[in-house]
Amino acid sequence: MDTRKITEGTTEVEVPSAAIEDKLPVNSPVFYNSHMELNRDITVAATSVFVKDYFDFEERPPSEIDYVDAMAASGIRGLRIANEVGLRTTLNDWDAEACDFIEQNIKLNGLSDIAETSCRNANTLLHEKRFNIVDLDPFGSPAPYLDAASRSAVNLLEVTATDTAPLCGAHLNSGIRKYAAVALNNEYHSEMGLRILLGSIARHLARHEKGMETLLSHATRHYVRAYVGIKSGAKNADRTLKELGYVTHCDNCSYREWKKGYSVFMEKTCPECGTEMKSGGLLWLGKLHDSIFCSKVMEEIEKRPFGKKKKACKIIQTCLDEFDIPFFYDQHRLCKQLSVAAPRIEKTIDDLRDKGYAASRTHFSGMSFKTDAPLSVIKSILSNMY
Ligand SMILES: C[S@@+](CC[C@H](N)C(=O)[O-])C[C@H]1O[C@@H](n2cnc3c(N)ncnc32)[C@H](O)[C@@H]1O
Ligand SMILES: [Zn+2]
Repeated sequence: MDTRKITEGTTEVEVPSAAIEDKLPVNSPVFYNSHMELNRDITVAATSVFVKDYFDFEERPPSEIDYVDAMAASGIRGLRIANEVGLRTTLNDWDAEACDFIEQNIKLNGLSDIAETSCRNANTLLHEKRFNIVDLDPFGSPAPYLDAASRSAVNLLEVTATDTAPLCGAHLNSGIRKYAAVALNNEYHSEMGLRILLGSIARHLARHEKGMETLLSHATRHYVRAYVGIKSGAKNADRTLKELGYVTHCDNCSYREWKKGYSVFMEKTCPECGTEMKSGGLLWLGKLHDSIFCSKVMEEIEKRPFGKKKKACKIIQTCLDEFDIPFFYDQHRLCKQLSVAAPRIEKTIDDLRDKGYAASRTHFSGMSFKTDAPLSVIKSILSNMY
């Protein structure tokens, strides 16, 4: 097989040339997706910050902290964690050909003392063994692996989902089957997807009497990614579940209401325009980011030789600046409803702040903003009628 070496961060891996040239089928086992380098750069920085914060390296050096890349393909993600963060890493893939590449790539980086190959079904491995950090990076949905990953992960769970259609409401029934949640396919569907995934992670962890703290989560391109710190114990699980709830949304005027809780009564008729509203959930209504964690991730990215440093910094900085409440407003949509020209997004944010409301850009979309102002205030500002 024709192979080629590629470097990400300070780690080199050998992959089939066809994988780099996008000639392999997307679900080919020895898959290498160069578009996910950004995701891996952020993973290296976030994992490094987490272990520095959480562990005392004098008592427990990085080489005694376990990380599992449960779906490793070429091994690039887990190898970067072993090489660039120094953690003891298990690189698992159920495909024998992928495992041959992983073996070679461990040797190529001289990491045989801290990295090992495992050729098993991720679910079997994760149900059998505990790891301090579990990373799930499947093709499509992580749903089939969330239970095993929640059982296995002791301190940190990192999850990618590329099945945006079920998460964002484009495939409603698939979302209900996979995530036991109704996703609304409206203008903030990317945030909906991230919150449905986080809600599902929270419920899976709760079964194992674990709570979670969202350290960082983002929706980028065609995927969503979550980094959740784990707090063990039934009380933490109960506290986490209190952050879940429902949203009702009016497709006609963009009015929305969200409420935390499992049995909540929500208005069915839009108080702004009288249209019947749609309900979505159960989903995560808590924080998407921890600002101290994100600032440290930012510093970490800045000092590392990452290929996607600029883009990574941009995502983390926008997450840091984001006013962290559900759900963002799409300025284009609001302006269309009002038949007015869209102002610069900064102007809208400044105007909202001038009136005493919190407001910010959002990492979900460049033409959107978050605010705690009522819809009536937002609309009067956009129509210059405030
Ligand atoms: C999206 S790729 C992983 C990409 C890799 N993490 C990276 O960053 O380049 C998904 C991998 O999961 C493997 N896989 C799929 N289902 C699996 C399962 N149930 N157990 C173990 N590996 C599995 C596939 O063979 C494939 O190599
Ligand atoms: Zn309405």
